[in-house]
Amino acid sequence: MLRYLTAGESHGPQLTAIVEGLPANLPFSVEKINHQLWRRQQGYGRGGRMRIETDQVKIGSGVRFGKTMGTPVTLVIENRDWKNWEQRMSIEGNPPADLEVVTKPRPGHADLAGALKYDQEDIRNVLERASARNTATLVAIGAVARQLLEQFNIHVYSHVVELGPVKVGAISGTIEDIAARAEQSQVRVANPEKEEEIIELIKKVRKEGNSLGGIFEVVVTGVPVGLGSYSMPDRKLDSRLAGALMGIQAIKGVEIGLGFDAARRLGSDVHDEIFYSQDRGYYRDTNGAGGLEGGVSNGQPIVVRAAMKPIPTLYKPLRSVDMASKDAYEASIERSDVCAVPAAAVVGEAVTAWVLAQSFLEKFGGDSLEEIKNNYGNYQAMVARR
Ligand SMILES: Cc1cc2nc3c(=O)[nH]c(=O)nc-3n(C[C@H](O)[C@H](O)[C@H](O)COP(=O)(O)O)c2cc1C
Ligand SMILES: C=C(O[C@@H]1CC(C(=O)O)=C[C@@H](OP(=O)(O)O)[C@H]1O)C(=O)O
Repeated sequence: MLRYLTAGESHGPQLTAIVEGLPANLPFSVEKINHQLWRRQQGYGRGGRMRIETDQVKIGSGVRFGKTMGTPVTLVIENRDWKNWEQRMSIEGNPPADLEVVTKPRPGHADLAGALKYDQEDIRNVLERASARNTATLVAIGAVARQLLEQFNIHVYSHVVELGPVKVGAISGTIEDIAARAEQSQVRVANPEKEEEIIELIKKVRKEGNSLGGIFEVVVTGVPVGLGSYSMPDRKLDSRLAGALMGIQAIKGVEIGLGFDAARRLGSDVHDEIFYSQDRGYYRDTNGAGGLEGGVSNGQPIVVRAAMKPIPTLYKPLRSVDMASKDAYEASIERSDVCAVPAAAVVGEAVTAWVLAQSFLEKFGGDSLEEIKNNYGNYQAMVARR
């Protein structure tokens, strides 16, 4: 079983992930992980923290001469901001006399529910781990998963389809073209005409002390038929993908294929008819199902969309109550992102890659890459005979 654990506070010394269950002999590139970490840090609308951090991974175990050994892989990302927080986030000793205790919970963040649940007087003990800083480790483990998927020609892409009230609209081209255009965009949109409008909107919203959310789409190509299973709800690939995407901070909705729009259409306008030809085998002309039927991949590209709510920390804060005095509190300004939808899209790709790698190994798993390739080849031959 492929699994991971992450640890680390936003302003602590480092973030750590341990990945266990990778096969041996998988070519492993640190540079590819760093590239994904870099992608997550891009995107117009982020706050001052992204100018401090330059995320780079250090591998602590499990890899030798550029290949996995089938043992746990440790990934560490240093928090450069730590040096500004060493006193306030000290692991030992007593709190400094001038420590600023956080007592003002922000609506929309984990602050209030977390402080009550964990019986904390200093909300910092909640927000440090609730923070989306942890998404750097998700991108790192996703980058490892991608290296396994790549071996089987499975690729994961994303682009932003809505940002606040702006809809990017219909975009023509293959998913590879669309993703390549999004890669060039400061807000990960594939329609250059919308880029400026979105950037102007983010500027305006920032000036007003407000924040924005949006919707991104993740597409996976090269997925074989048969990942996931209809046999139990927790084995359905769609349920696992939805769970993984909802696990990202600020994601409030997930759609697969036509998603919510399917509910508004007639059946004949939703379901993908089945055809067969000698060269192509079974095929479809449409992909309303987003590559998943019965929780099983059907060989079409997987298409998932996730909705991100606007960032909760506002420069013009919403009404709330100081937990120490119980008084309504006055505005206090904190460093924050105004919009992080482009970054969330990269995190969405990463968790999608992770779930696919996990399902892939469940079906074709072996202790070495060669064993998995054999299993995969045998299965493909069986499918071709049907
Ligand atoms: C990439 C990314 C960056 C984020 N940046 C911020 C931020 O700067 N300030 C903030 O208040 N929330 C930010 N968030 C959202 C909060 O982390 C999130 O809303 C909070 O943890 C509460 O969790 P929930 O929204 O899932 O309920 C960000 C989320 C993501 C995915
Ligand atoms: C650090 C990251 O995102 C952070 C997510 C975040 C939050 O509350 O979720 C709050 C901000 O942190 P800070 O308070 O240090 O400015 C973001 O910068 C990151 O993406 O690497």
